[in-house]
Amino acid sequence: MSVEVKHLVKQYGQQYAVNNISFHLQKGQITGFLGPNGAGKSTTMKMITGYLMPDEGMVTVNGIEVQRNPIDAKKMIGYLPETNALYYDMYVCEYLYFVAGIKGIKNKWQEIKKVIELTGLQVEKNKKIAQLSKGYKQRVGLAAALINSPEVLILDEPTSGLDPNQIVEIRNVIKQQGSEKTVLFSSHTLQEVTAICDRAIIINEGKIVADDTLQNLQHQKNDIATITISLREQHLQPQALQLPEVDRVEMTAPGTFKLYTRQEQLVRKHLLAFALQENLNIIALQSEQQSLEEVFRKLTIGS
Ligand SMILES: Nc1ncnc2c1ncn2[C@@H]1O[C@H](COP(=O)(O)OP(=O)(O)OP(=O)(O)O)[C@@H](O)[C@H]1O
Repeated sequence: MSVEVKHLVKQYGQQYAVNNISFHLQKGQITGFLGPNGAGKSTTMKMITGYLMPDEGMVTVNGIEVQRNPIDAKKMIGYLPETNALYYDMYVCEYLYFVAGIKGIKNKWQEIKKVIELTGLQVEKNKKIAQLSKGYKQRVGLAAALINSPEVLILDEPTSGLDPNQIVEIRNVIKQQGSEKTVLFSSHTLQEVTAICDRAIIINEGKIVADDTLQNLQHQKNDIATITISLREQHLQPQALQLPEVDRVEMTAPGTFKLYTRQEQLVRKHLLAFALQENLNIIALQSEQQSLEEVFRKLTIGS
């Protein structure tokens, strides 16, 4: 089951909440949808699920155009909105029964039993939704999204506000679902995306700034390293360390330099040879890779 997002645009007044974005989601892949606050994640998800009409562009789910045929498309989608709207006065089972009814399920109790097990709601299933903790309310939302085994899951910040144990459990449910479904889930944190995704789409100010497998993003991460070298000799100028394969040199203190390079190993060798040749005394030599967070920051705030 594939999801095709083509040239989606949503504008509020002068502001583009989503500005001409396109991507393709495929079965068996969990895609993380990442971006800072206000980047356009929820707006995109609302358009994918047919809850918001785009100004331009279209979404198809397994060839069915969501905007033209929302009812057929919605049958294939399980959606957990960011504001997980539940009826607090209902009991958990009562609410799930209600959702199963809306979805036109025949064997309602059989389906409810299945989603309760999947989301670990057994212990709380007889309570009123208002009595549940935030994590369990989130599970009810997820259970509702899973009713009728939709092939596509669109989950808007499913772990937001949960404690670390609950986060791990919800992530496990998503992981398990991801092996046989098409899953898009949004998050602010790279750590989360790294934990369960195969691929990440990074959005900023309504535009996609990266769409790649985590493996490739890791390579991008490894692209630039910094090497900090401290020498006993304090008279050296930065130009002296502008060795081959060094992109840039900064002097951070007398005798201490920060070198930016894409060939960290080679530059370390050059540095040692240079120090030997010039009879310099190295006090410290330290390399640092860019973290994925830095890649994310670079892509979303350009620093
Ligand atoms: N109904 C609306 N009217 C006006 N502006 C809106 C509306 N809905 C969203 N926006 C704006 O569109 C931009 C994108 O919002 P959206 O909720 O999609 O971001 P997000 O990436 O989901 O953010 P967050 O991570 O904070 O939930 C924001 O600047 C938001 O203020």
